[in-house]
Amino acid sequence: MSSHSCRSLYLADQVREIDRRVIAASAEPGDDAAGFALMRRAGQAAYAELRRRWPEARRLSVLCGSGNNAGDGYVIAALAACEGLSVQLLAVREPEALKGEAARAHEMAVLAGLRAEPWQADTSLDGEVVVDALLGTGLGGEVREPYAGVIEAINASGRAVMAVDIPSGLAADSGAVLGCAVRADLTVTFIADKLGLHTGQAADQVGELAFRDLGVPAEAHENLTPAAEYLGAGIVGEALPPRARGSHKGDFGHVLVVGGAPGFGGAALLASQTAARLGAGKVSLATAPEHVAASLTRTPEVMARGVRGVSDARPLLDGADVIVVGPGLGQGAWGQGLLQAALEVGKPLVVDADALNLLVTCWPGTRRDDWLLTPHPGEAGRLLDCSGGEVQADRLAAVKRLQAERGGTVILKGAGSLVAGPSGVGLCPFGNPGMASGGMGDVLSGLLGALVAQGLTLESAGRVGVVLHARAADRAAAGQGERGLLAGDLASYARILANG
Ligand SMILES: NC(=O)C1=CN([C@@H]2O[C@H](COP(=O)(O)OP(=O)(O)OC[C@H]3O[C@@H](n4cnc5c(N)ncnc54)[C@H](O)[C@@H]3O)[C@@H](O)[C@H]2O)[C@@H](O)CC1
Ligand SMILES: [K+]
Repeated sequence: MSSHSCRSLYLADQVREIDRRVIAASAEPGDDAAGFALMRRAGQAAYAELRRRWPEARRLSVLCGSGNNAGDGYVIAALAACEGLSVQLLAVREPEALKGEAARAHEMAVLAGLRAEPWQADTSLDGEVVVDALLGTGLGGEVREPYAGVIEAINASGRAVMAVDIPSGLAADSGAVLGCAVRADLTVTFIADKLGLHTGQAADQVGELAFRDLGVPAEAHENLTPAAEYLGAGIVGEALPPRARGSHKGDFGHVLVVGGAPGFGGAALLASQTAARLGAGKVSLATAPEHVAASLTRTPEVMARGVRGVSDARPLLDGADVIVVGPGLGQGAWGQGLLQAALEVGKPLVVDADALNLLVTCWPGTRRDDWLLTPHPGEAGRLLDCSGGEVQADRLAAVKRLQAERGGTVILKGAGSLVAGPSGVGLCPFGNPGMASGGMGDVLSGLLGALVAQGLTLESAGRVGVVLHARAADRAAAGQGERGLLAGDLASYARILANG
């Protein structure tokens, strides 16, 4: 995929290694000048973003911790003072304890005429913009006092907030809030973009994200495998070029959706309808007989067949190019029998919902290359024998483990969906809370089936599918709002996006 569509996301240890390489490449051993030069560039970049976002601001409150993140804060404070802004400079730890480049950054603030006041519980933040330079990538474990109290005070202040590198309290690797975290309006991150700014709870903390690479050369990233690739909107057009004029329906594959146990018809209808809308050549639905009339009424293009058991489903399974199994499948004998038949027929599979739950109980050790699993955090937790909360606490680790154990491609749904496949992990930066409603997963599974039917590999379908799904939801919400967004609203927007 082109660099235009993807950006690499790194872990804190990797960013530290990149810093180390840049500094080692440009300094004599033991000399902190190169480290300080990098820190000055970081402070300058952040200050420039602050001025861009809040050009009218005349007074800043800059809160500094005790590591290099604080160093960036002291540089910002010095630059603001030199430009004539008034600066309330607050130190959570005494600046005398700072070391290396952070100590030099503090000296820079002193030379600019500033004196850091110690943070007190009753300190009031009077800047129009608060600069959070408390904790960066060096955060380890739950936020301790006095930092926790400072973070609460920032969030309660009602002031505009710019976070330096990462909102303090947010884990740079997982995007987990470690007890409490700053809620920023703008985060300026440096050198390499961090996974934790895009997954877990990041969406509620980061605000606008500005990434500044500080001119670090590409060699500094050599041999570091990014934790994930940021999936850009451009991957959809790259994977779905315009169709040849002489195309016929046989060129675009046959999707079979298997689901809709008695009493659970809606999910399979949504999946099959979406598969048809997203360009599959043909779509069949194997469902309980009672749902057939509803499907024919709603989407006559879908060939809906009532199946009482496996023997009714066999010809449908044999005729499909890709099978979407799980929406409304249930976990009873009907669903179990159909899943077994789908697993045995040797076609690419999209496995969702109850089919995932059945994998836990009936096929615990099964792994294969030709399936795409689409769990939400709860289903992922069941597959990994842990809680959904544990999955959310480290989504990257969870999706990688699941892919390693089960093979194929795995989509871990939820804000910042992750797609783990043979070539690594992709992260979807799109989507909105309107997607937290029933049927969204069924629409995704149908959409994935349509993409596989049109010739995408399972991994590519996973990456393109999450982007298409989430961007369609963003378009739908832009028109009519997030609250009340229906899964069925997505297909028409996804169709537009899939056609460029
Ligand atoms: N030369 C460099 O290495 C550069 C570093 N940069 C900045 O440096 C940051 C990383 O600096 P550091 O590695 O010094 O780390 P940080 O400044 O992020 O934090 C380290 C400090 O936080 C404290 N701390 C850690 N976990 C805590 C917890 N749970 N509760 C309370 N306090 C805790 C530690 O005691 C330590 O004093 C980056 O995020 C970035 O802002 C940038 O200036 C670019 C250049
Ligand atoms: K910070």
